Amino acid sequence: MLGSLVLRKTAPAPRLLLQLLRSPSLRSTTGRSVTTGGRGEPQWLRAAVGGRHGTSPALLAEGGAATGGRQRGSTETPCLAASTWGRLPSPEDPLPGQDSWNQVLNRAGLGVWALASALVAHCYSKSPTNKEAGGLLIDLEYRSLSADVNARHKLGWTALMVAAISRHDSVVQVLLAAGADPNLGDDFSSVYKTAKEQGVHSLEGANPLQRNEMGHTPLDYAREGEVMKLLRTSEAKYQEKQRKREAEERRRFPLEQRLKEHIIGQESAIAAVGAAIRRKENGWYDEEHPLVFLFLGSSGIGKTELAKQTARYMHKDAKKGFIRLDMSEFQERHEVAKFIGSPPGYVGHEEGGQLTKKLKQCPNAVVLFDEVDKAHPDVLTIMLQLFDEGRLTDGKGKTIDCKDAIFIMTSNVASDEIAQHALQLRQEALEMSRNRIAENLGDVQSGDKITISKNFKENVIRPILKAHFRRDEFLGRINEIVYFLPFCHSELIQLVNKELNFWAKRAKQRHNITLLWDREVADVLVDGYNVHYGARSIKHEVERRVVNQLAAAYEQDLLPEGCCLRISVEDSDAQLLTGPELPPPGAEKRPPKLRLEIIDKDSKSHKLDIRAPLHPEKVCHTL
Ligand SMILES: Nc1ncnc2c1ncn2[C@@H]1O[C@H](COP(=O)(O)OP(=O)(O)OP(=O)(O)O)[C@@H](O)[C@H]1O
Repeated sequence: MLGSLVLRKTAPAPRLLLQLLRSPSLRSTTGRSVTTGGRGEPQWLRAAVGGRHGTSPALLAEGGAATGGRQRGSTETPCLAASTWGRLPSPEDPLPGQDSWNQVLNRAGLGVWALASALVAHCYSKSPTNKEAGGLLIDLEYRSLSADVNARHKLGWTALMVAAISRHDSVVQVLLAAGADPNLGDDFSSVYKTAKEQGVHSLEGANPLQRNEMGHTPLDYAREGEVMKLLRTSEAKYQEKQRKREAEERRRFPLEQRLKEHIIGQESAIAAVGAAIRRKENGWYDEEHPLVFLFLGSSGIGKTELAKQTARYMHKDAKKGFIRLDMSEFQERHEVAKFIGSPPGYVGHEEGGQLTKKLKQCPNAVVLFDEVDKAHPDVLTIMLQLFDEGRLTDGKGKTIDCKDAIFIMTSNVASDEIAQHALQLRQEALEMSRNRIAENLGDVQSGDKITISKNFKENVIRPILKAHFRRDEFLGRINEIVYFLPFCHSELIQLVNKELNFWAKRAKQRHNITLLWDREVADVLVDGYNVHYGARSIKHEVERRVVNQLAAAYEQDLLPEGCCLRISVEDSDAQLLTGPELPPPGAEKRPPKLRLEIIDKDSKSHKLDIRAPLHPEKVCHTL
C-alpha cells in the first residue's frame, strides 16, 4: 500500500540544518527535533552542522568506502551521486555498465526505502512548482516496504545522518517527517570503532585485489582485451585509494591509541613500537633491513600481547600476518633444520622449515621469536643473517625476501633487574610526591609514570645481554630494546576490572545474568598480584575468588534466570570481633572476603549461601 506524507515547510536555506533540527516549529509539524543542545548532541550532528565540510563528510565517505558503497569511477556515494540526477529513479533502473539500483543500494547498505525517500524528497524539493506551492507532497513507498526509517547501516549510520552530513536539508526534512530520530547516538562517529564492534576490518571494501579460495584475483580470469585493461586500471586505482585511506586511518586513529585499547600500562613500550612503525609506514626508515625489536621484562606483562596487536594493526589477515615461534624448541644444533628446512637428501627436506614456510606465505609478517635467549647459537647466526640481509634461504635453496617483515624477540633475561629497578623508581617517585604534599608544593608527580634511565640500560642491562648472547653484532642489529615494567596499583585495578568485565559479558551472554561489583572489590583482588606472573596472576585470582563461586552458585541453582548479582567486600573487621573465630593475638589478619548478593527488583539485596563444593553441608566462606 502506498503511504503519503505531507510536509508543510518550505525547503530551508542551506546551512540552516542545525536550526532545522532544533526547531520547535519542526517539532510541532513532525513531533521531532534534537532534544539536547551543545555538547549533549550526537557527534554526527555536530559534525554535520559544524561547517567542517572537509571533515564531516568523511564520516559518510568512510561508511561508503568501508562497505564498497561508492560507485565505480566516482567519488560520490550512490546516495550523493543519485540525488544530483534530477529525475526519479526506480530501484530496478539499470545503471550504464553497472549494477541495477537495487544492487547499488544494497552495496551502499542504505536499503531501498531510505534512499528512495531521500531521492524522492530531493527531486521534489528541486521542483519549483512544488516550492511555489509552499509545500512538498511526497508519496513514499517506504510504508509498502515496511521499512524502519531509523534502521542503521551495519557500520552504524542512519539515512538521516547521511542526509545531514551531505547537507541535503530537504531530505533531512522528509526523513524527520517520516519519523527519523535526530537524537540517535553516535554509533557511527568512527568507522574504526564501529567496524571493530561489528567484527569487520575498517578497511574492508569492494576490492579488485580480493582473492578467491583458489588464490586468484579477478584479473587472473581476464587474459586479454578491454576487461583486462579495465581491471588493471581499477586495481591501480584501488591500491592508490587504499594507500590514501590507510594513511588517513593512521592519522585519525594512531597505532598507540589502538594499542592502548588492549594493553594496560607499558606506555614507554607502546611509544617505542609506535614510533618505529610510524617511521616505517611513512618511508623514514632503512629499506635494506627489517625492523627488529627485543622485548624485555618478566612474564605475563604484555610482551606477546603487544606483538599480537601490532600484527593486527599491520595485517588484515591476522592469522598469516602473525608468525610465532617458541625458540625453546630450537635449543639443539640439529634443530636449525626445523627452523629453515633440511637440505636435500636429509630427513624432513620436503616438509620445509617452520619459519621459512610461514614467511613465504606472508613475507611482511610480524614475526615473534619467543624466549630468544633459549635458541641455539647456530639458530642465532641464522637470525642475524636474516636481520642483516633481510632475506633467508631455505633448505630447498629458495630465497625469501623479508625486508618488510617486523621481527620481535622476547626474553625474560634481566627481568628481575628490570622489575627491581622499576619498583625502586616507583618507590622514589612516591616518596618524592609525599614530600611535596607535606611541604605543600603542588605539582605532585604520580609514582605511576617512571622512565628507565639510560645509565641503567647501558651499565646494568647491556652487560647482562652481552654475557648471555655473547655477540655484539647480534645486539647491534636490534633497532629497539623495549622495556616492560611491573604494573603499578592503578594499572592492576584496570587489569582486575578488565577481567571482571570479561566475566560480566560472559555471564550476560551465556546465562542472562547481570554482574556488578563494588569499587572495593578490585582493591581486594589486586592483592593476588604476583610480580613473577604478571597479569596472569590477576586472571587466576579473579577465577579463584569470583568465577569459582559463580560456577558453584549456578550449579546449586541459586541464580534465577535474568537475575542481577553484586560482588561486594564483606566487613571483615566486624566479623572478626563478633564471629566465633576470634584470631589469636599477633595472628596475621585474614584478607577481606568477597560475597555474592542477589539484587531483587525492589533493589534489596540478599547474600547467597553457597555451599563449599567439597563440604556440601558447609556454607562457603572463602570467596
Ligand atoms: N599490559 C597488559 N594489559 C592487558 N593485558 C595484559 C597485559 N599484560 C598481559 N596481559 C594479559 O595477560 C596474558 C599474558 O600476557 P602476555 O602473553 O603478553 O605475556 P608475556 O609478557 O608475553 O609473558 P611471557 O614472557 O610469559 O610470554 C594475556 O592474556 C594478556 O592479554
